[in-house]
Amino acid sequence: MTDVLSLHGVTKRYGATAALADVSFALKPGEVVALVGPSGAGKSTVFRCVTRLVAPDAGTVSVLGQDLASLSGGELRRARRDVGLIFQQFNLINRMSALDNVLAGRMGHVATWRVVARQFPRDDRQLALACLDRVGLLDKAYQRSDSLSGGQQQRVAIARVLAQRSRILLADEPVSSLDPQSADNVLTVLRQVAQESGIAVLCALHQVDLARRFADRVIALKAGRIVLDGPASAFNAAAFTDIYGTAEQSAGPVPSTCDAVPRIAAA
Ligand SMILES: Nc1ncnc2c1ncn2[C@@H]1O[C@H](COP(=O)(O)OP(=O)(O)OP(=O)(O)O)[C@@H](O)[C@H]1O
Repeated sequence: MTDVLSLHGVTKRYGATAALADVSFALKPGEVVALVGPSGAGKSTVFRCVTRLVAPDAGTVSVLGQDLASLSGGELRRARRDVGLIFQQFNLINRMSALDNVLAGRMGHVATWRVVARQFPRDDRQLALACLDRVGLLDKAYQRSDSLSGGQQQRVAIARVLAQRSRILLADEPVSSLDPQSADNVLTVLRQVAQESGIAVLCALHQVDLARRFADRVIALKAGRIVLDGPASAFNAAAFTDIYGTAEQSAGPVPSTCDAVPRIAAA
């Protein structure tokens, strides 16, 4: 199977800090990969390189086989359209309905005036409704997004990526602000859409137990280097100690501050 996303020897420095050092990995269609590691390990920098918010100092990032550094203008916009994003804080437009938020995912596909005037073609509206249906929210289509629960808002954000027809989904701490049940629901939906649509998911997670339960594969970064890249089963207690520098303890998310001691659920 062809790789949809690949990084080869990616290095990024901020002054004296090596945020990423010789990072290489590739994602296949439909794969769900958890990106883990302590705060400051480089997870966000991976995302910034893939979205081309920053350019690596060395190495290449390829989306659907195209080196991002070789693209500009319309080609770069198209490559960015292939990469959908969801965030910890959902990033929906609160006063708009769930449907209008999903239609925003069509921005890269329709004329700008249609987006501004919210005059989307009938096919796009049908597609957006179908995407809401796939995340189990068809009945909320006309509800204001800020009246939805956090888990529902995150599912709207996933539907928006589906409407965008992205081939890669980058999820930056997508369930950190959700209760455990909602977090499970969101990650279950994420897995389903990956399997059904062949979207490759790269998901930064602080909750180690969730990484183990929902990811096919775990990539761990430590001080900008990959220290583990393997099936979720390889992310065991010994690997945890190596990555976080402390033994596994009890249930709870890995804290987001550098100095705190990670607390996680037992496998
Ligand atoms: N704009 C910047 N200027 C200087 N240093 C930066 C900048 N962005 C990131 N860094 C440094 O690069 C390293 C990697 O940061 P990054 O944000 O990628 O880590 P992270 O794994 O996403 O952390 P967290 O889990 O806390 O979000 C850190 O040492 C950070 O301080």
